[in-house]
Amino acid sequence: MTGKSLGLSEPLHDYLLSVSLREPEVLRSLREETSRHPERIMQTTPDQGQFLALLVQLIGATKTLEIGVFTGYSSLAVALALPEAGQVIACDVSEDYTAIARRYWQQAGVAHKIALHLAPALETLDRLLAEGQAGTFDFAFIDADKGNYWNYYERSLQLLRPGGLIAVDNVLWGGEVINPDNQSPNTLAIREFNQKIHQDNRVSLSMIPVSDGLTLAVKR
Ligand SMILES: C[S@@+](CC[C@H](N)C(=O)[O-])C[C@H]1O[C@@H](n2cnc3c(N)ncnc32)[C@H](O)[C@@H]1O
Ligand SMILES: O=c1cc(-c2ccc(O)cc2)oc2c(O)c(O)ccc12
Repeated sequence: MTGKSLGLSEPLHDYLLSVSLREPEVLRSLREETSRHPERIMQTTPDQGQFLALLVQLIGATKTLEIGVFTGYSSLAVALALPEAGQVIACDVSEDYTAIARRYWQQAGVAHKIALHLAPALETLDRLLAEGQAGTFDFAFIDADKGNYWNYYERSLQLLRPGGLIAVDNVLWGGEVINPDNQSPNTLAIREFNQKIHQDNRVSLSMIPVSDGLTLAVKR
């Protein structure tokens, strides 16, 4: 078993992985190291990592944004899918988590594609906007603190070109979005995010049950 499988039985999810997952050795090795990390629950799952890589390839992305790096699984999956001149602007606040990420980016030979910004992501995104980078990104992946999802989404939307794609993780939050007894701040934030994006006519939208739920929004 390699992670979350919303709605699928464990044997069926294992089957899905056995006939579809093509995980490069360096990603497998990062996942193995992260499986011993106390915060391992936060890691992007391999099927989702592969799906993000496919999306990046599909839209021909070169300039991408990642909000929430942790030990680097999704940023590495995306960087491996980018062309040689591709870029990942990666945002996180943790020196400790991202030290692991940096080791694997080096090992995979893609460190030159990834610029890590160690600061609250809102500061980084506001700086990119102040520098005049609005409309220049092809792809953004939102996977950091849930209470800021709407703020990250608003800024990512400004940074994206028309036709650019935003992917938002954890939108089903382990099923807790439909548990009325769960009024935790993270659950409330995700519920509110889902309601607001549903009404947002600036994007075309799809929510898919990959991993912990992934919303895809294409800027119109
Ligand atoms: C769920 S993890 C990201 C998982 C990652 N995408 C992966 O592939 O494994 C969330 C990350 O968001 C970071 N984070 C939390 N608050 C943040 C903030 N205000 N700005 C930037 N990063 C933040 C955490 O340090 C953590 O590494
Ligand atoms: O259990 C979690 C927690 C987070 C999380 C909490 C607080 C932050 O500031 C950032 C992230 O994120 C998770 C996540 O992205 C995931 O896929 C599974 C579990 C969790």
